[in-house]
Amino acid sequence: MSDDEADPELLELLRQHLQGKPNLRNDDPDTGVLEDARYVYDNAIDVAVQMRACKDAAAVLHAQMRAKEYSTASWGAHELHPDPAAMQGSNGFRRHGDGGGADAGEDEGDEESGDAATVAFIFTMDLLNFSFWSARKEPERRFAVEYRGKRWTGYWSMVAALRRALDEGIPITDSHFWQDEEACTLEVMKHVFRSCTDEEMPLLAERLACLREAGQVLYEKYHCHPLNLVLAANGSAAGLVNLLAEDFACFRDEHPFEGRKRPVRILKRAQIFVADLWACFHGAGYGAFRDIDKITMFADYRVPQILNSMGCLYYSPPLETAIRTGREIPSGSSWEVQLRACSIWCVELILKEIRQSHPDARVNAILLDFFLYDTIKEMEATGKETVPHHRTRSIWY
Ligand SMILES: Nc1nc2c(c(CN[C@H]3C=C[C@H](O)[C@@H]3O)cn2[C@@H]2O[C@H](COP(=O)(O)O)[C@@H](O)[C@H]2O)c(=O)[nH]1
Repeated sequence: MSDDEADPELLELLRQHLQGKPNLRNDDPDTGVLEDARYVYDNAIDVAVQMRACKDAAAVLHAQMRAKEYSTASWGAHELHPDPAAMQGSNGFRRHGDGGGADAGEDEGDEESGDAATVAFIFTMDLLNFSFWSARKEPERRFAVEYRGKRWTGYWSMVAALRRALDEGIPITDSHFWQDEEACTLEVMKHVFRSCTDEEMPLLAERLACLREAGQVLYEKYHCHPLNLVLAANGSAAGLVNLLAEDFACFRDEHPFEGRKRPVRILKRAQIFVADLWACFHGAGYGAFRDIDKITMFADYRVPQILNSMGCLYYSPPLETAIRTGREIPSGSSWEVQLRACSIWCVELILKEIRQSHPDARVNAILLDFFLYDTIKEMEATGKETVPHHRTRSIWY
């Protein structure tokens, strides 16, 4: 079996799962994220959840999501997100170094190559899906990526830069490239993520370190392709999150909290990787996860912002002042862990409210989170933000 082929035994397991055969492993694990979020919520003194506001938010959000028919299809509706069908034979998805052939050991032209390329793209995207906020006051001076005639900022600047790199023939989603220290250098990263303003994307060296580490782990354990990592989870969302946290230090988003023995697990990028696969493949194929509802909200800096602006999340006066004055909050600090974990718990409470009043609602924490993120981004684009987001610089979100 060549270095990159998906493991046939795992493929068989996946096929059985997809044909609805009895699940071979019905004792799916938990990620521990929700339990830890509850623990922090019960012990937080600087962040609290306003139940009345959560009930009101549940009604409003449910109505808005229904009106927009918000679903996994909304994910693919974003111009820059990959569409598996469109990825077949896309340039830049050829294996690095041999100039030809699709990923994951698929034969050239194999219909899977589009899916394999999409999994590789999403994995790369969520390896690098962190810390895009700018300290610049003037929006036009924030770092931005020019692509397809538009200026992209924030998360979209990263996605645009990856697409641009592939268009330029740079195999930025290929783990062989990530490990090639001659080809994949900090200079190349600066080129790939170059900004059309005089501000560079933050943490480029850290982003390169994430790619290097992921390339090494994929080489050692997953035949150099994230497809095999997805297959190894055997259709369990929580299983895939746990594999990421176990095998990749750069996905192990967990932090000590107030002397608690075990660190608090947040696992934001591990969880959003599973969610992006699920949404992109509409819950089928490589996005088929029988326990997808175990995935929680993704504790970033945007969703806490909208929860705070809706009155669902509120802060102690010193924390409120720190956020309003743009003071950086250290990664792993008690304030930051309270902010992130209470946001997870807050979204769960809103979700519970929606399900209680609308038992037939087809919503989970992923769709609610995606909708909240898209909503705060629309508010930002139309100058309707009422409170700032908190500022923490880290590789976790
Ligand atoms: N909780 C949550 N956090 C999300 C996303 C996304 C993008 N997801 C796409 C997929 C489906 C959705 O419809 C989106 O189109 C990025 N982020 C985080 O936000 C920050 C970037 O913010 P800004 O600098 O303003 O772009 C950064 O921490 C990034 O990791 C999300 O969905 N949920």
